[in-house]
Amino acid sequence: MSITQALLASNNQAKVISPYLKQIQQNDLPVLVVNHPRCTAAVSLHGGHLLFWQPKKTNNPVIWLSEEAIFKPELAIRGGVPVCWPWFNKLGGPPSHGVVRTAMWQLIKHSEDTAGVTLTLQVQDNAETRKLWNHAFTLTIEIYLGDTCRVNLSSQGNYTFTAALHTYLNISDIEKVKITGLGNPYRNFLTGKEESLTDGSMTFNQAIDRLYLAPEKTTLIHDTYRTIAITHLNAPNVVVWSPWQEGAASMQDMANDSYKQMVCVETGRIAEPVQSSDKETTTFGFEIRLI
Ligand SMILES: O=P(O)(O)OC[C@H]1O[C@H](O)[C@H](O)[C@@H](O)[C@@H]1O
Repeated sequence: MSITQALLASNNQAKVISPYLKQIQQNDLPVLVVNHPRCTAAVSLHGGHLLFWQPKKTNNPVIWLSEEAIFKPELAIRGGVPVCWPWFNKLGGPPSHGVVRTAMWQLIKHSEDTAGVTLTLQVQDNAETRKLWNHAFTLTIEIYLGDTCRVNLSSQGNYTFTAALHTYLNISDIEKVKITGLGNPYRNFLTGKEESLTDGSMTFNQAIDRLYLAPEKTTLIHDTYRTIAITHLNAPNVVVWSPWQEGAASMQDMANDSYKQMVCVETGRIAEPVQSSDKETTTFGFEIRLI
């Protein structure tokens, strides 16, 4: 049984919240599990982290979760849509991708109808986040799960930040997919150089870690049997990451050959730090659909 099937089937300390929603315990962490006529999905309260999403009209999850993912309070979960905030990668120092991937979020709102389920989770600064980043903040994520998947992250507070919704996509084979809509130019994180593509598309035969500086609004991931479209909202950057074999082998929470079945297409506000204020809310996000 795959990890996504195990989450769906789990009744470990299960609490039924509504016809389509229950909360279970996965090792040390509480997880919300959605089983709706239009899709299945799971969201971890640890990290405010969408773990996977699978519309019922397709046979495989669209958002990928590592079979080796570790569910422990001190670690970020490998796969899904990690929330990178208030900094991307090491831009604000350790920990990688900021302070909320390992924070406990609260479910503050939930609604559902025949089309899908909407979950709203929130986290605020606390003693742990203050130790790493000494700012007051309220961060809210709204996750809609139906035939499409929409995620929006909203923040308030006086500070500057960089951020990404670090989406891991499930693909048949990294060497057979093509991504289009990436624009020009990109910063190559592996060489530190700014480079260009002729037509904003790419295929894979090695590790990739790139920040696209002027992508189109929609990124298309052309797989052998389906195309995944991600439309970025209020987000000027896209990161594409494939750890390849050597990267996967260096991570304890990824099987060595699992790099073949995933690629990250991350919706970001990275190149230009965002000035936030406590008077208005800053929101960015994405919508994923199959075409
Ligand atoms: O291992 P993590 O902290 O989750 O980061 C995983 C990856 O995230 C992004 O894609 C960055 O561009 C990569 O440089 C980084 O390796």
